[in-house]
Amino acid sequence: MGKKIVVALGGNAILTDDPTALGQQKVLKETAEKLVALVKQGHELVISHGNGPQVGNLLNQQMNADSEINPALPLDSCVAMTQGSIGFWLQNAMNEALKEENIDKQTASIITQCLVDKDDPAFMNPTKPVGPFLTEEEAKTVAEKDGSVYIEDAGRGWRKVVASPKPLEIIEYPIVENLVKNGFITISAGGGGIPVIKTEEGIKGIEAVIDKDFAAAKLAELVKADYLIILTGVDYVFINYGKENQKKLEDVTLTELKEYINQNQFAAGSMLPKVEAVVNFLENSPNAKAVITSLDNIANLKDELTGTVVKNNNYLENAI
Ligand SMILES: Nc1ncnc2c1ncn2[C@@H]1O[C@H](COP(=O)(O)OP(=O)(O)O)[C@@H](O)[C@H]1O
Ligand SMILES: NC(=O)OP(=O)(O)O
Repeated sequence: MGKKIVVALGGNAILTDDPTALGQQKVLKETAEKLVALVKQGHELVISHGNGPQVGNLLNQQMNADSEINPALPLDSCVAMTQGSIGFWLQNAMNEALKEENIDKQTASIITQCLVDKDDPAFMNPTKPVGPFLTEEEAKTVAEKDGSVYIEDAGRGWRKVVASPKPLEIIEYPIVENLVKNGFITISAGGGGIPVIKTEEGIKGIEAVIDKDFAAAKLAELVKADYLIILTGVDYVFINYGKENQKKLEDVTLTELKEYINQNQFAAGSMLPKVEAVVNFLENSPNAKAVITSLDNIANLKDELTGTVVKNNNYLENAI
């Protein structure tokens, strides 16, 4: 039976080794073909995606935009720009792949804003890695020059970090809901959604990058998804990751996952937000499942869910 699936696309599904516009469109073409295979199997897709590498690159480009005729744009505008460019590439790639499979459906990307709390403590403590990976030496040189903050990112190199408040509301959700109900494939809350706050003058952007895994979890809760699938660079989540005794997690309950979080098993800025997003979703969606896996692994969805599959302790196997 077809399922309603919220897919959160991670960096690898958009950008691999070639960060040019053409390079990213090539990767997205392959991603779209894999996603359309799910539509062909009768599943309903609600798509969201990250923007960490892209928004970091754009932010770095703003450092050179220092004149009145070429002003630097704030981070919330950079999020909007990357949401627009990735949405543009992905929407076209999806529609092309649907056409190739003779599926009479269309994909629409929606510029989506997420409400955040201006007093979210995340504004005082930047944790979200964006942009390229640098060596420690390169990172320290840049940080000294422009005052930005860099951290070591899960053994993969040094990356710039920015504030990452939690999404409280998806402002355009009623539009997304309407499109989903009418059979459209949607791309929304891209890059975690454009962070905004409510002011007396109305909605206003605020400089931050929301974690797309939290925004996708909120979206999955709102659309009442059967599955939240977070696609990333690994087939499974591991405990003792990177150590000799690392162990992959296949089927885990929500309680077990929370226990691993309490043991500090997951790295902040990479795997921690994904597992926390899974917890948020499942706590509000008792009879749904969440999966963290790679894009290649979703082809197996036809037979069974593979990857790290998480469900509530009292999940009813045949309820949906
Ligand atoms: N405990 C863990 N289990 C598996 N992978 C981990 C773990 N901790 C960190 N990682 C690394 O984090 C990556 C996922 O984070 P990231 O690349 O930031 O996500 P995204 O795919 O959304 O861009 C994985 O591909 C892996 O390299
Ligand atoms: N906004 C966001 O979380 O993007 P990534 O998943 O690409 O880091």
